[in-house]
Amino acid sequence: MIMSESVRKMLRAKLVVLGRDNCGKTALCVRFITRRFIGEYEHKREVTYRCQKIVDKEAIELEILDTVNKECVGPAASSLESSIKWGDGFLIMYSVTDRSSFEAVSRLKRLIDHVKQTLGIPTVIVANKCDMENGRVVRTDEGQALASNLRCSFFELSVAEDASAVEAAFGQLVREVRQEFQRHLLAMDKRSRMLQMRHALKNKLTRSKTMQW
Ligand SMILES: Nc1nc2c(ncn2[C@@H]2O[C@H](COP(=O)(O)OP(=O)(O)OP(=O)(O)O)[C@@H](O)[C@H]2O)c(=O)[nH]1
Repeated sequence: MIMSESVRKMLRAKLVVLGRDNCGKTALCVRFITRRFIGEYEHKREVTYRCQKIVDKEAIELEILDTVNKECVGPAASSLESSIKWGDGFLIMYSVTDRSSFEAVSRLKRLIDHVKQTLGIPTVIVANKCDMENGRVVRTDEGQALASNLRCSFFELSVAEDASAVEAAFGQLVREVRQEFQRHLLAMDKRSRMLQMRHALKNKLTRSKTMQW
């Protein structure tokens, strides 16, 4: 990869927000981008938001894909898979008031691992609606345990009440995407140095053979 392309990639990230319907995906995106919570959201199709943010004192251009709930099996699965292929980092959301949304998290994470064909893809799990303590059906420790099993970062928050927690969750995801990209660059650099060494060694062997003759 040429240098300018590498730098360009470092300055951009494509994030995908996944989760069951009504868990607060659109509210989360809108909160992050505008810092507002408006309560009701028109959301019948996928939307990609573009914004610029500063994370750890560095600017980043973000594309955030707010998906509509899709099942991991059946005809909708292939559209879900193409959204996953597109993304660099994933935010899987559930609502603490809806156990089926919590149960969907593992399925979505498995699908990400399957589509990306690797483990360790930057993924943050967000438990939403913790302001609705009376309606809570998923405990905090269940969320923490699931995230730890899936090796994901975990945030429990209320999009309605806490804009900084939303920022922290996205900030963590951006940090992980940057780290993953740096790891990728290092691996490519190591590979190209190994190829150079192999090439030099081959040249040296050819020269010494020529000298023998
Ligand atoms: N009490 C409370 N309600 C929330 C919170 N976040 C979102 N909601 C509400 O939950 C409902 C669903 O939010 P959306 O953002 O539309 O959820 P979604 O996951 O995008 O839903 P789909 O478009 O169906 O996939 C809305 O009525 C929001 O106002 C929260 O933190 N607390």
